[in-house]
Amino acid sequence: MFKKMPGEEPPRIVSTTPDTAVVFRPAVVKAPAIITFVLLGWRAVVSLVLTVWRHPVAVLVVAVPCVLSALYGWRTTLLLLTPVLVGLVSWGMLDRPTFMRWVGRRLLAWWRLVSVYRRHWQPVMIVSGLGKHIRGRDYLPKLGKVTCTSWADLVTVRMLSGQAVKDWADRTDNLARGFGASSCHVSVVEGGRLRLTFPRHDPLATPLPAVPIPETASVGPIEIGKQEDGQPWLLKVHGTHVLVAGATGAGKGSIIWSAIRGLLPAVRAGLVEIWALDPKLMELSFGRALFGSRYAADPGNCADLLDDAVKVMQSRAARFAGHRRSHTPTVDDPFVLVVVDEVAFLTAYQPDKELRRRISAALATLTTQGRAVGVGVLAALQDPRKEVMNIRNLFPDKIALRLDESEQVDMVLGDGARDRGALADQISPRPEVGAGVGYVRLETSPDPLRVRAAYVSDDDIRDMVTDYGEEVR
Ligand SMILES: Nc1ncnc2c1ncn2[C@@H]1O[C@H](COP(=O)(O)OP(=O)(O)OP(=O)(O)O)[C@@H](O)[C@H]1O
Repeated sequence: MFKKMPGEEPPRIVSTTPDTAVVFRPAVVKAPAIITFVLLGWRAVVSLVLTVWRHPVAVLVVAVPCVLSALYGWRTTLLLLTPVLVGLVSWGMLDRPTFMRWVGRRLLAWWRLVSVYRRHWQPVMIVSGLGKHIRGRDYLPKLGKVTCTSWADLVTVRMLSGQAVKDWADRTDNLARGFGASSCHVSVVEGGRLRLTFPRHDPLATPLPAVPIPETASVGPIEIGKQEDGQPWLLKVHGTHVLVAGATGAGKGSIIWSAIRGLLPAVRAGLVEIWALDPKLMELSFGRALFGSRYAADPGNCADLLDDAVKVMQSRAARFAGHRRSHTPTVDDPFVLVVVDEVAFLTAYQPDKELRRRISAALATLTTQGRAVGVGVLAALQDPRKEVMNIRNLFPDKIALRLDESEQVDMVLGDGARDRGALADQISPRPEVGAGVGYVRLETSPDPLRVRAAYVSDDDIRDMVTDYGEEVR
């Protein structure tokens, strides 16, 4: 066994590592000094070229003053650089976005690389278990490029051979704590390379006012709020079905009302009908006039309304068969959005077995066949367990707002969503910080997206009713 170990056993050495019985001195290969110098020189050149390539602005900022003062002395350097400094400051004040894009964020990226990531890389990798310390040597994943966006650091990493993406996804908490960020999101760039996203601040920390009602009639995608990267969060409702899950007070109402708000011009133009099921008699009743006769709260009426939606769907399917494969909203065939607040009241907590069966069957029919003929469902739910909502997988697009337990995240967003960074169970229960904040997983992407819905207040709903309520029959 000893023959397989490298090096030799030094006599009379006392190890400080508690469980090391035998200490080996590493094998020493004697090589001419010139080879060592060439190797070191080569490494220095490569790292210099990489630094210049990755951080040209930072290199210029450091190198130019040094070279100038070495050549002409510090007084001349100061004289020469003062106009440049004044120019940069004026640029920053007059046009901050372009200054940040071309100079500010590049400098920041270099600074974050040096002061945070490179500095803490080795201890964080070893402590988190992503790097290995084997026979006195550290095997660390390779730290690549660091870039900064307006809200986050994006760090490229080359995994160690034999590592899986899951090894990293399981340690997002260690990585976030290790590099002083509030969270970490892991995504695959290609092959063995990953991108780690560390937010520097949270753009979703404060409530957003209701999005203005669009000027033109459209069936979407509807602007609901903001994404974590500061871009508008657009939600598709036509051609899909959306399930919104969240504990009580998570802000499900703000998604429902933002969606209704964005569709109002299309409702006015006759291109959309909103059918509302409000078994809790709380949320949607507030804007009841917006739904005309297509509003139900009593479970029996809800079942009738759903059956009517199924009839519309089936008659369209019969007409479209052989002619069209997708739906374009028209005044004759408008897009029908069936909005259900707290769907579990109808599918799980409903004591009348026959009603429960009718409602579940109608919802399953709509969610399996409705989207191609222009009938969509937007349903909200508090408890995502299967016994409560057995058709949750029939909704192609899902949104998880604040949830009570970590296991519920994958129930809503699908397997592996929490590992990929959808920490819906860690959203703050304080409404001003966490209400309306959630994670979206779209049919087209496995990576969950962190978002916040704009808050549609009671006054906003009153205004919507005043401006649009008259026109709905
Ligand atoms: N998008 C939001 N931004 C900021 N605050 C919000 C937002 N949405 C809701 N709130 C606040 O959180 C409170 C609860 O919201 P809401 O009633 O929509 O939650 P919910 O998920 O529908 O709860 P429940 O299931 O109990 O009806 C609201 O009264 C409001 O003060």
